Amino acid sequence: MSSSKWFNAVHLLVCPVTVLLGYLINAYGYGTALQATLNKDGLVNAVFVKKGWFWTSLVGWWCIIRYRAVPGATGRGRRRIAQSLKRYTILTVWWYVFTQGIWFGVGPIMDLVFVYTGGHCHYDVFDNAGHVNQDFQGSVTRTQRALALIHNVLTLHGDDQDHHEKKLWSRSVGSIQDVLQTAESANVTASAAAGINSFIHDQMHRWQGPLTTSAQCRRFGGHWAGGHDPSGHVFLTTLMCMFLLGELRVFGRRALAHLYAQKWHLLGMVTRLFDTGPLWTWRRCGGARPMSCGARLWRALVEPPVACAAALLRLTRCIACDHPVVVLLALLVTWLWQLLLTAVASHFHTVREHISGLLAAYLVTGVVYARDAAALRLV
Ligand SMILES: CCCCC/C=C\C/C=C\C/C=C\C/C=C\CCCC(=O)SCCNC(=O)CCNC(=O)[C@H](O)C(C)(C)COP(=O)(O)O
Ligand SMILES: Nc1ncnc2c1ncn2[C@@H]1O[C@H](COP(=O)(O)O)[C@@H](OP(=O)(O)O)[C@H]1O
Repeated sequence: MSSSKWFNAVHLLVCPVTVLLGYLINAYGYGTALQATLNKDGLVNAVFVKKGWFWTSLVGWWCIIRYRAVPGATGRGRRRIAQSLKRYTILTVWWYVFTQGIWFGVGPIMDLVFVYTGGHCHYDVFDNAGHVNQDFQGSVTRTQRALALIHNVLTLHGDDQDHHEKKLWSRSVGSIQDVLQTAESANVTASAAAGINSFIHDQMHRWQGPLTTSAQCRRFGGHWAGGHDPSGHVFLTTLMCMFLLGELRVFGRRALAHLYAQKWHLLGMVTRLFDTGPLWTWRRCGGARPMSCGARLWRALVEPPVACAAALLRLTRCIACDHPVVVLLALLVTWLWQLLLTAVASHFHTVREHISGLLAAYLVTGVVYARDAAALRLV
């Protein structure tokens, strides 16, 4: 099979295979350990994955521009950038309308699907036993944050309650206060729990509404449940991997050839990072003209970290400026790893919701890159 056909196969299959691998890991009982590494509020998820299209745009375009030069064919270089921009614009629009919003006041497609299949922003704060509902926010931190927000809204609108609601209002505020202060279950009876949940739901939708998107619901402490909720993470990581692999097809061969041609230079820069150990330096201070103890300590303890920082800076600059394809490949591996974690985290979504997120990204990117396949094959 030619390298182009191999790359084609990798491009088409890597995301579905990654999701399937996640299911197999779960099926064979290894999912629990992986799920333990998953943190919804962690730095990677909050700063990188959730803002992944920004990072993917930045690194993808830096590579497209850095590797645009085709020796002696500036016209072809410009045509390639124009084709990349066209593909990127289509994928960016699709990313936006599927995850951010279709129009002002109209939610994204993934949320419209959810709402039209019966989904809603719920406030099932207390369960039938009068305890805080474990499924309400999924973690103690998020539950506390949501209850504090609900408490603030109810307190803010305390005077807006009519006589009938006043009693329910004070019971709701009191129950939430109990949980916030003692972080344990409030003394809510089973019969009262449903009434308090319903009151909180009505108040939050009344004062903070409309809560018709997952972002609004999450922002105002609600629980987005009850409909078919396509997985935004599966959609986003698939879209990003397909874009990076698709554009890698344009410049990958040239970029990797350039990287291979400079392999010894890069290897020298990497080994210099470790060539600064204090013992190694101390031994080198011996030599024919031994140095004073102070001078040897300076050479052994101060100079090495400075030399290491300088070597790290040189290596970073060399990769960022001359071999950004290394950063692109690191980003690709990160997104695939996150896609695997999302597939393993079966408690977040059903398989069908993963598949709908995958198909939503896969179909559009598949059409975009299949249309340009002829042009890309000539690369
Ligand atoms: C056309 C320009 C070409 C040249 C570009 C050159 C360099 C690129 C540099 C920067 C990019 C500039 C423009 C590119 C266009 C868009 C950039 C994207 C910006 C962002 O990504 S901001 C992030 C906004 N989103 C968020 O903050 C997170 C919102 N959350 C979600 O989207 C969802 O939670 C989810 C999809 C991550 C997960 O879904 P659910 O968990 O809710 O199911
Ligand atoms: N790889 C991952 N790492 C961390 N959190 C993840 C994740 N994949 C999914 N999640 C979290 O699981 C929930 C469902 O994700 P999705 O619907 O995109 O599949 C989201 O929670 P939040 O939306 O409350 O942050 C998301 O942050």
